[in-house]
Amino acid sequence: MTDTIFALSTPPGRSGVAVIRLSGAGSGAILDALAGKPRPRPREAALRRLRDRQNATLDRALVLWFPGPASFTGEDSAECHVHGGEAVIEGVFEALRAEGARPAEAGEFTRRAFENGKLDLTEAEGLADLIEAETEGQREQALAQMGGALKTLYEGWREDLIAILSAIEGEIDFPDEDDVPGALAATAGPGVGALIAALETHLDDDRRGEIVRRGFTIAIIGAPNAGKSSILNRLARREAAIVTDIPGTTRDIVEVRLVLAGFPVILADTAGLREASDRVEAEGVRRALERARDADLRLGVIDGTDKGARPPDALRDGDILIVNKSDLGASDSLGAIAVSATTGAGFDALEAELSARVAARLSRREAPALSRARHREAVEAALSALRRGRARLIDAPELAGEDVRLAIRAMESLTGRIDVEDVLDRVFSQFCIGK
Ligand SMILES: Nc1nc2c(c(=O)[nH]1)N(C=O)[C@@H](CNc1ccc(C(=O)N[C@@H](CCC(=O)O)C(=O)O)cc1)CN2
Ligand SMILES: Nc1nc2c(ncn2[C@@H]2O[C@H](COP(=O)(O)OP(=O)(O)OP(=O)(O)O)[C@@H](O)[C@H]2O)c(=O)[nH]1
Ligand SMILES: [Mg+2]
Repeated sequence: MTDTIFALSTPPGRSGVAVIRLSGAGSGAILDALAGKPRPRPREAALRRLRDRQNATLDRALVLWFPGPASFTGEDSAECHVHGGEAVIEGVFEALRAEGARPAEAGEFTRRAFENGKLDLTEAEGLADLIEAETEGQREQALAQMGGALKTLYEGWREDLIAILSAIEGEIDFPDEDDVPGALAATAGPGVGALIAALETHLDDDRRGEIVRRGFTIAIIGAPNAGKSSILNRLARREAAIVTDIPGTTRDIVEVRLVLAGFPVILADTAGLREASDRVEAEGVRRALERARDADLRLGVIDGTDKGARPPDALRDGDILIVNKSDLGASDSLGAIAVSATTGAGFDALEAELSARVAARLSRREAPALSRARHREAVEAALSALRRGRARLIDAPELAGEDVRLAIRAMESLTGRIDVEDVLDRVFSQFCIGK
């Protein structure tokens, strides 16, 4: 029999109402012990006095009873919605302990839901992402994943692979005398080819789902004194970075988080690019170039009053060029956005352009996006096994069968069908206590 676990599912500390959750076979009896009989009707709130074993009143609370298997965890579970005072919560915890329940570990409720088949691993990850979601775009992606978008895809591929495997095995076990060499390539080949194409399309996503989760990164780069830090501050609407008229002011990377088009964006200010003799500044320049290389988008800034100014070399096709200091009558330059970090002129256009870029890159497509490196690695493993398998269909059907089996296993590790204990530990430990 599993332990009965409990946890505070609302944030720790004082609150108007705090939700304490309970799950496991002992939940019903423990609820009876604290709240008295009769037990509330399933999934309906009832107002009850909670008492400890000494009959001291702990609170007047709303309690709920969720008999398994039709519960979130699939087990018998219960909730006490108590007043969110420390002594109330501590008192209820103590009473729960006295009745034999133990505190839950991070993610343990969801892990039980997973183990009882209420959700697969990708849906559990979607739930974790939903709790972390800070923007609309993140919420949308998390809800889709929690609703089974990736599960449906991966389970579907798994079934296709099983059908292919049985065709291969049938050919190995009952070879047909009339078969011409390469018969298997003709029967199983198209299915393998279609799967390879589907996996390739899934992977060829510009890392959209992963970027929605972690944030779209933008690096501001350019010569010293061009006004990079001033631009960052204006976009952030606060004085995040130091601004002076001394060239070489910024050395460390200064990051601010923004929301553009409903997506999280990490905007980074960097050291002005030049041949620096100062060792500290030189390290700043090295970091600036590194960040420019790794960013999803670069904003090159040039000082419009500097006649010899050129776009930074680190700028790539599709990046954005900004000519700053338009208040000083900067010269117009083709294809660049003219702004003044001092007056704010041009910033509406700049923000609109940035939002459009982020939306174009991250907006939801028809197909569900993989959202974690874990997904990418498993799909890549399946893909390379299938490519190898396809090449072996003619000469080595046994080996081709092994490759298809590997691809099946990759799908099963994605959905958590096969126990990969370290993967489970990693996924569920990311949850907060009480989820
Ligand atoms: N108070 C409270 N609010 C909450 C939750 C909770 O556990 N408690 N949730 C926790 O995540 C979310 C709601 N999600 C839930 C998902 C499934 C079930 C559940 O009992 N499912 C049963 C079917 C119940 C029915 O049909 O009425 C099942 O899947 O068998 C409950 C909550 C968000 N809000
Ligand atoms: N007139 C005017 N001055 C500006 C504008 N933007 C920045 N400045 C000034 O230009 C100087 C340099 O600005 P910063 O924002 O520190 O420039 P930076 O590119 O971050 O410089 P480094 O950190 O040294 O690379 C400061 O004196 C700013 O006040 C602008 O749009 N108009
Ligand atoms: Mg600066």
